[in-house]
Amino acid sequence: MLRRTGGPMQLMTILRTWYAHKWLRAIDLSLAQYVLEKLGESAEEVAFFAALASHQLGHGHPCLDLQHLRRNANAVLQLPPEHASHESRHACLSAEQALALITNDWPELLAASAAVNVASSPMVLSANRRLYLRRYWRYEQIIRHDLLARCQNITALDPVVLKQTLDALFGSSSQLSWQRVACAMAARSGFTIITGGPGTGKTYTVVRLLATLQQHREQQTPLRIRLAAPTGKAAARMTSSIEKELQNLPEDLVDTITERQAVTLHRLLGSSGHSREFRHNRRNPLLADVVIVDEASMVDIEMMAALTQALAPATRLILLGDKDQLASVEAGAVLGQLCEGAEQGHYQRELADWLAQSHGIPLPEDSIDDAGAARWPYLQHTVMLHESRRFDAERGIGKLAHEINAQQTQWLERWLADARGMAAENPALANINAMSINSSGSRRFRELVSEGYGPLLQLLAQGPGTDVDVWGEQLLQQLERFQVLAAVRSGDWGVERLNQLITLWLFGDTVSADKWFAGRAVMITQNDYSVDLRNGDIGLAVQLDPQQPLRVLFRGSNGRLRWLLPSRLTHLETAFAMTIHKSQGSEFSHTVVVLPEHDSPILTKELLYTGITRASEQLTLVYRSAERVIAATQRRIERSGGLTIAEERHE
Ligand SMILES: Nc1ncnc2c1ncn2[C@@H]1O[C@H](COP(=O)(O)OP(=O)(O)OP(=O)(O)O)[C@@H](O)[C@H]1O
Repeated sequence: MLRRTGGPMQLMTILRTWYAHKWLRAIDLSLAQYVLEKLGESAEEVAFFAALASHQLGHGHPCLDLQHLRRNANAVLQLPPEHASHESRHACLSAEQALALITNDWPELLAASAAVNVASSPMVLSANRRLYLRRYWRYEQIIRHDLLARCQNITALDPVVLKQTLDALFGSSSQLSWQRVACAMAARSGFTIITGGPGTGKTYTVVRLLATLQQHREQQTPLRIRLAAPTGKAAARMTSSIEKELQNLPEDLVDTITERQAVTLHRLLGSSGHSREFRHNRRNPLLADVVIVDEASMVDIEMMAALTQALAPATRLILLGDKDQLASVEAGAVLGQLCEGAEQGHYQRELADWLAQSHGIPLPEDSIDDAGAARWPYLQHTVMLHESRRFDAERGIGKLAHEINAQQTQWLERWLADARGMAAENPALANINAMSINSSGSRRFRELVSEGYGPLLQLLAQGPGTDVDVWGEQLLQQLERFQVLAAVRSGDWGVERLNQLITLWLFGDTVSADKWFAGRAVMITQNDYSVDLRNGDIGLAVQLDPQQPLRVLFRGSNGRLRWLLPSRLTHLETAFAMTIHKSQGSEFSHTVVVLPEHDSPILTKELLYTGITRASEQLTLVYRSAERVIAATQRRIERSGGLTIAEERHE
């Protein structure tokens, strides 16, 4: 028997107050109002949950997980939000207080509603715990269905014959190589994930995989390969990494790999302007033998559903990415969900034996799990690479990233207390630096930033000289050499304040951080097809000639320089500092990660790990108190979603 909550419309009043204080988005409130309009006042509690499910989407979760909610509502909903003012904290009830007003059993209440689980209802409750807006539930169904079908596509390959190919490509060794295991696995299966941190050899492996597939192809024609990544920048990086790696292969093999240019997923699927529809879909699938997607952790659930639907059943899909990074800004965490448990392998014995034959070396016993196939279907198609080849794991950045990812705080505490002393004892730690400061305006931080951006200012002061393009190239390359990353948006340590400070320090008080001036670094914040710029593209305002208006320099998707008028750019922000979220898919020689003074649920080990692994040569961690760094390391993002769980359908 369901009872009514508190006073009439009490929950709707809470939602309106939350919205008035920017704790909720307009769209979240509208959904609640829509449910009420359709079902009447008695549906207030359901309408409240609808708003929460929509709110979760805004935080990147495809569903509202009622079990997580029951455990820790404030943290799960991030209410109060990180930017909440004192006034709003005073005026609004917390999520926990609001939910305490709902005395009915939550799943029972939702399951009894006409807004949930009936044909074309706006919401779906799955497994009595995950509440979805229907569209996102559909995406999950599509992905799960398509990937599991693809997992069934197993090529009958003789592992002993395959071994000869792999011996030639990887060299024979008495040590197990997970890269080689990944290659063997992907050679036999219609779907494979190769996951691992930066520099663990995902590209190294995939290039050898392409050569393997080509050699074991029945026809002599070249493989039809398509390479893609979620952002323009990630696609450009993928193209150059593949090109570089191909140079290490024998020439006759290289010549067989005809496609080397990565494109954005939007372009791959044929985006049609602002519509959600793509040219390639089930009716018109992409023509390809292999599709490889890099930086797959950034692919959201909607894009992943579009991708799986656009592939013909015979096309092999290979996802590359780092499962431990933050997920996409849009709802998803697809890769993280699919790879859950990948550290332990969980391979069924039959598969492990096949892989061992293709290698000549058995897989470790602890990676074998006889119940693996039933419990972990995607892990039978996943290999995790652990060993960084770029900076070995014991060296600074790799070591720090590893400790944070593993949530090991002992070493971290020592390092935070005495980074310099530890670097003096162990020179391998010289490329990581811990800087504790009292305020973001501190002199030491100012010096760090002024020194870091110094070469950019020098180049700007030199001007274009005789060759504008050479200068432009140098400027864009310099922009990748130093970058400040902030964990949060607002407050004294947030990205907005940091941009104001850095602008002041670099250019003085005659310019303003949010207005145009020569030398302003900017980031595009929304895809803009009219100028062919994507969310996340970085540009630099420059003065080519004092008589001419400012131009904003970008690298186009074909790699060429573009010099656009500022008036053509609509959604952008200053980018001397950017959020760690926005930095995903990029790498900077010297990365400065700034943590705020206060604790917040958004400070997680995934956030720290993602920030730290943006650094390719040097990392500086800037923070107020070591306790905050430790607290963030100890906190994990709770991924919600049901991709990995087999459930009955509700349609
Ligand atoms: N088994 C190996 N033997 C020798 N060199 C290797 C091996 N694996 C990787 N490398 C080298 O290590 C470097 C990093 O590898 P790679 O670029 O493939 O890593 P990645 O995982 O794709 O990195 P990112 O995540 O940054 O894209 C490259 O220079 C590559 O040639």
